[in-house]
Amino acid sequence: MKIGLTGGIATGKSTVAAMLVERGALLVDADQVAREVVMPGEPALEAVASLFGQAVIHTDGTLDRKALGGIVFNNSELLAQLESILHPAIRGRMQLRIRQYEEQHPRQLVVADIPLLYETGQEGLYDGVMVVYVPQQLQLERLMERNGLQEQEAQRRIGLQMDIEQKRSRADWVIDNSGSLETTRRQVDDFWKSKDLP
Ligand SMILES: CC(C)(COP(=O)(O)OP(=O)(O)OC[C@H]1O[C@@H](n2cnc3c(N)ncnc32)[C@H](O)[C@@H]1O)[C@@H](O)C(=O)NCCC(=O)NCCS
Ligand SMILES: Nc1ncnc2c1ncn2[C@@H]1O[C@H](COP(=O)(O)OP(=O)(O)OP(=O)(O)O)[C@@H](O)[C@H]1O
Repeated sequence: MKIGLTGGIATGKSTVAAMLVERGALLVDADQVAREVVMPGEPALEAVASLFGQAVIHTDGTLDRKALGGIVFNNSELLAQLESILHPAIRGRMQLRIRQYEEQHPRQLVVADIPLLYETGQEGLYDGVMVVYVPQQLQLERLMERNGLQEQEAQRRIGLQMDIEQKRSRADWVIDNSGSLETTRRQVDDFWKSKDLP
């Protein structure tokens, strides 16, 4: 069985993914794969450098993610161009890894953590989708705190994604992460038992 795991920026996807992994799930993480496809030597990094110039490349040849984020999160047209370079590469690599996990470990749960799962229309690829939900005000507070962002900047990043209420209403399973980590863990445990997972 393979499920998609999504939510909004800073709603707690990584937190819930780690809990699922503790229980025995195999994780494929889109943010991590997004980092792999821009390692030095990868064609996607060449394409990013041609489009954005050397200002987004560190002197050691690695991608300056902060600089690139500062550009694209403030310019939706450039963000769309970056996505058109990265998304096919991310998607291909994720599908490959998911297939390998399914073949090698057919009885284990495979979890694909994809922030933009609904935005990119990938829900049909999975047996179901789990949404990690917090109300938008709490999402804003956690994002500001974790990334050290001013409110306006944090709002802008939230606004680049589909509304969290809309994601919640589409979900097959909702994990409400607005309480304590223990409360969240209990919901993850309930999901695990309901699926009769080992
Ligand atoms: C712009 C980049 C370099 C900034 O890197 P940085 O290390 O600062 O952030 P990181 O990658 O950890 O992303 C943090 C969060 O930002 C949000 N985010 C990332 N990309 C996007 C996007 N294209 N649209 C909306 N939100 C996004 C996600 O919620 C993600 O979890 C990076 O986010 C990137 O390469 N984005 C484009 C690829 C992409 O769409 N990734 C999303 C997973 S498919
Ligand atoms: N139940 C909780 N109570 C308090 N803080 C939490 C809780 N869950 C997560 N956090 C904190 O909220 C922030 C966001 O969580 P996390 O990094 O798991 O979100 P994410 O959805 O994976 O984010 P991104 O979309 O940016 O990858 C982190 O700083 C995390 O420590």
